[in-house]
Amino acid sequence: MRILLIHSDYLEYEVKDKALKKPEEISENQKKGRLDEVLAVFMSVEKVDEQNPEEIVKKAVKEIEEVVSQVKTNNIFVYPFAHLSSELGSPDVALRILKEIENELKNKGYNVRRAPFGYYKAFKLSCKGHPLAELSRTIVPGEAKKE
Ligand SMILES: NCC(=O)N[C@H]1[C@@H](O)[C@H](n2cnc3c(N)ncnc32)O[C@@H]1CO
Repeated sequence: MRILLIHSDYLEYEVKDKALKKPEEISENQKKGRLDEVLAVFMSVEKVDEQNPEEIVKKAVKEIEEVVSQVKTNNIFVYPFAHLSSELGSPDVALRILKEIENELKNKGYNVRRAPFGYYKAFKLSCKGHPLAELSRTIVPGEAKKE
């Protein structure tokens, strides 16, 4: 999994069009979303993650929590983003992993939104620009080696 973390004044998105034949079903009020004072977490789930999705969820949550504590926010935007890797995992597994990350973070008390999966979306982001405002992480299952 490739992760890009941007500490932002706000992130807002608007769903524009389907990017998959069967995107995630969403309600009317999920077509637009915004969070202020947020850690935006763009995530590309990779093929190698399918070897141990549970471990990837745990590692991703740990990485996100570490950055959240450093930038001192409680708001997290989980954002599916298929542009951080050339070895993407299947949409079904990716959605499951992202939903589990969202749920684990919610269970830990964070204020979490997740952008809809399988769509083209317009988005606006206001990066804060401090030294820890732009970070990236790569995580893989324990034994797996990335080529
Ligand atoms: N910017 C718009 C967009 O990325 N749209 C993506 C994601 O919402 C989602 N998606 C599909 N596969 C993946 C994956 N492996 N990891 C993350 N998201 C995925 O499906 C869309 C088309 O690839």
